[in-house]
Amino acid sequence: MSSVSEYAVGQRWLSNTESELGLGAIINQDGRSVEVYFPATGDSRKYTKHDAPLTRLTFAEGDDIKSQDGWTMTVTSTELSHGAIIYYGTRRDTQASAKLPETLLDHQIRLNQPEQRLMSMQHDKPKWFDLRLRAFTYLSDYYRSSIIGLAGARIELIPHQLHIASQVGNRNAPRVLLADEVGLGKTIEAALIIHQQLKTSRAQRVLIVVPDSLVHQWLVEMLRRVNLAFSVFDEDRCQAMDEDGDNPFEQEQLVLCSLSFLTGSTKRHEQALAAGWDMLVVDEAHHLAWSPDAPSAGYQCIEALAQQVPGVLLLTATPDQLGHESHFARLRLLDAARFHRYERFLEEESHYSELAEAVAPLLEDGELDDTQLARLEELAPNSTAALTNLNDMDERDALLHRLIDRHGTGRLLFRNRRAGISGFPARELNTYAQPLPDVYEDALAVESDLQQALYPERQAALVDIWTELDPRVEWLLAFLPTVKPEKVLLICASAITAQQLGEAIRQRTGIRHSVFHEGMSIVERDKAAHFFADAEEGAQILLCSEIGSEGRNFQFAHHLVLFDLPMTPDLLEQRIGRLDRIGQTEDIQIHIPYLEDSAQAVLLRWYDEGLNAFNQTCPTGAAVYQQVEGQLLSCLEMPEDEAGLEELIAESRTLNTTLKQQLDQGRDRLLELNASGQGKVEDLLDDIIAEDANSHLPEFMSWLFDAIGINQEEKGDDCFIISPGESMINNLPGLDPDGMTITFRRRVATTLEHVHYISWDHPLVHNAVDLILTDTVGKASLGFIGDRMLPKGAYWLEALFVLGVNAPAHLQAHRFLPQTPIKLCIDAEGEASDISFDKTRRANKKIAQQLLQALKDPVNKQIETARQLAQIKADALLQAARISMQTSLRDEMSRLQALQKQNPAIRDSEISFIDNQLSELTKAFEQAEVQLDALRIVVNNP
Ligand SMILES: Nc1ncnc2c1ncn2[C@@H]1O[C@H](COP(=O)(O)OP(=O)(O)OP(=O)(O)O)[C@@H](O)[C@H]1O
Repeated sequence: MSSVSEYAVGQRWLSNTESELGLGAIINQDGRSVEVYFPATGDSRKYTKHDAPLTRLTFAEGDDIKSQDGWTMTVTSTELSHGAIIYYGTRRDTQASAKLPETLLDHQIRLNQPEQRLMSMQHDKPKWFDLRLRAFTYLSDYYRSSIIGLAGARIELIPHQLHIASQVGNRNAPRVLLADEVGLGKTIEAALIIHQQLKTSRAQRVLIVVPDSLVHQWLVEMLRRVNLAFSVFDEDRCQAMDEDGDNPFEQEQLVLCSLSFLTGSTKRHEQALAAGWDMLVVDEAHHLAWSPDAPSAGYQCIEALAQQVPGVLLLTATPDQLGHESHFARLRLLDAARFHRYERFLEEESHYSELAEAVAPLLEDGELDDTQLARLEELAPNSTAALTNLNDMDERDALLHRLIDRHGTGRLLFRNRRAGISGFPARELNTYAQPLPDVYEDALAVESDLQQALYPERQAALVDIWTELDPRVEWLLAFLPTVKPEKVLLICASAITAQQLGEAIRQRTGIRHSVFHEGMSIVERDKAAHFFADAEEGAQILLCSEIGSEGRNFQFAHHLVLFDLPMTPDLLEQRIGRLDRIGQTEDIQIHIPYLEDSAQAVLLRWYDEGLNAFNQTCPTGAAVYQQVEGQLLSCLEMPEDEAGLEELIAESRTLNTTLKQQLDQGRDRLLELNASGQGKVEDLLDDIIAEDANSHLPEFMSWLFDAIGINQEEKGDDCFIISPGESMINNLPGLDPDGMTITFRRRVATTLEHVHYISWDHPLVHNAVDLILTDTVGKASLGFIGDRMLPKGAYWLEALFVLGVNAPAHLQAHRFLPQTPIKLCIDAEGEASDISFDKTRRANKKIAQQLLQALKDPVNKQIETARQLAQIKADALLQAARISMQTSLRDEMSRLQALQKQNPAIRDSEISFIDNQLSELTKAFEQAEVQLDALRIVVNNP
């Protein structure tokens, strides 16, 4: 093998980081990049030349090589033709002279010549054999595990999130709406799902579309939580990439961009459509407004993508924010065939209430009467056993989940409410009545515009002077020093109000502040948020506009000032949700300075007394609003109508109580049961907790780092610093040349942001393992043990074989048959032995050579015996893997087929995907091969 670094079309190279791709061929190259096609899996990769993780594969005289047609020849000479090699030699089968251009080499070939290395004294330290064995063993366990993509995320283990992620992440091309209430972790759920889909090869290309203000937050969350480096696309970046003439979206696998970027340019939208994705993720999907005659531009843009992309995740905390029709339309994005008529959807929804009613008695622990049992029997035929045994809580639970699974939107809509999740802080309301300034009162008397009534400071005539006249401003300036140095988030309806308040603070106080609104560029907004987040030097107050603050994480602050109130309960909840989210450590103080006798005073009382929306989340707010909207508007127009307001409040309160009761018993309760994972997620949690406590990874990595030549230094607090050592065997992708701090502990990783959380999911682990496995290091070795209990001079041959199958990634062959090690130990008599050696010393080279000369013939026989035994074991493993694959896929397919009969949320494509996977994998398994990976001779020399 040589290390030629001149690339030429037709040459064969191996990937150092993705050994499973098999042998690749260069199909393109230019000044900067080189493109390699891997025929075994059908993948191609484009690398920049200067750091391509590739190793050139060439052969020399005497090597045996295999052609794509299956014949083997021994190389006698070579010739170079346009940079690629032509091999000449003698065919082993026909003994005829043959010529084999390297383009026609078998693409399954791997660097795998341990016998030649052993006999030609190319030995490594004996410990490398153990390292190879462990690496194969651990990786094969990893690929088969159920926690792949979940356990390695830098998150606290929150059951409902893990449940949703495991349910959705395990599907092929999932299409779901993640609709947990504000701040319960939808972004985290999406991150886990994406991560799991990528790690299990269910997806390779992902496009995330979010509002402008959230681009940076998503970028950071993906990197920080699950180590995924998304590329942010905007017009500038695309223009720079246009120079290559290719579609910019095709040049990256993981892309993040804003919705306005896609809707603002037909060209970019078309390019995004043409690029082909496995998964589309859209945050704050409630903005995708829809009506049959006037779908919004955003809706149409996402609709076009959703029609092409197999997997779709939509995220919104407030699915009904723009009305129930828009909610229906978003479900339509997920499954157009099923949600084709709104009226039909409404009718279907009414059946969920029937189902909820029938299921309600199951949720209580009591006995069911005959009518209730009969109703359940109708809904879940063939459940007689469960129905006669309802005292058994497991049976009861299983029946409940079967019912949820088979009916309704549960499979495509996940919604958790705070009511079902503990640990949230309390919210406390503080109100500060301020006199209504005369200028506002006069202006309102002339004009009866609702916007003006709610936001009187925005009147054109007052725009330059209102901050001088409005007592809320005085209140704010006086309030800030009373809570200093605590951080305060202020939200108001418009960008201009936020800016002008900022200006007033600047002119009249020395308080550090920053402004955040949709008129600022993304970079400016992120700077502002960063300045606010800085605990020591940063701003005390951040002044946000409504839209600017949506989805942002500001839970490090505990004081929220609502300078005005929004018109709808969902928007109010979005505002409070900036602080009231996972990670909030203290009770939240909501401060509202309001103008007496104004529309704002009316809104305040309605939210507080009618909906209790400040002290608690109000999931029914939107529904109450829809029903009392007319009454509310007239109260806002006539703040002096005290009797009208009392009536509105009383009516809203009653409505709210009734709707809440319905929610608790009804459809949302079912959705929630389904989404919370209660009774279903515990095993998964136990598996992750067990993995967290397992010491295999730290031990293995310490050994591996040592073997590669990486320095490791303990830093305390369960952290280590790793840095490249002087004798590193190769460059390790992902290792910071200046060193990096790592931890294997979740607790440390979730508190110390700058520390890398190393898990089996982490790319550094895979890169380090690949570095070893794609290299020849450890393929051959000879070592001594010193065991007085064993005969002096006894020797054994250890052989490591690997059983593997090459198949296109989307078939997920790894799940059933990852590269699986088979280790054999053959003693001097040629018998298989169970003995294993943990401390093997390297033999002196001269002695090793003498030993090898003496043992050459018996060792060759031992290798042959090992080969035969390995084939027998491989056949058994392969058979077991085939049965497991076929059983598991057939079970999955029949489960979906049975469900589909009752639950139209199962798409035909989900079933046909599995059908195809089953037949393709069955074919691929026929090509599975067992290959010799490493040999070690061990001699006892006490
Ligand atoms: N499992 C977790 N471990 C650690 N932090 C978490 C976890 N889940 C959520 N968080 C943090 O809680 C906050 C809220 O989570 P996230 O942004 O995912 O919620 P969301 O439901 O998307 O919110 P919104 O409805 O406002 O869009 C974020 O700061 C997030 O980093």
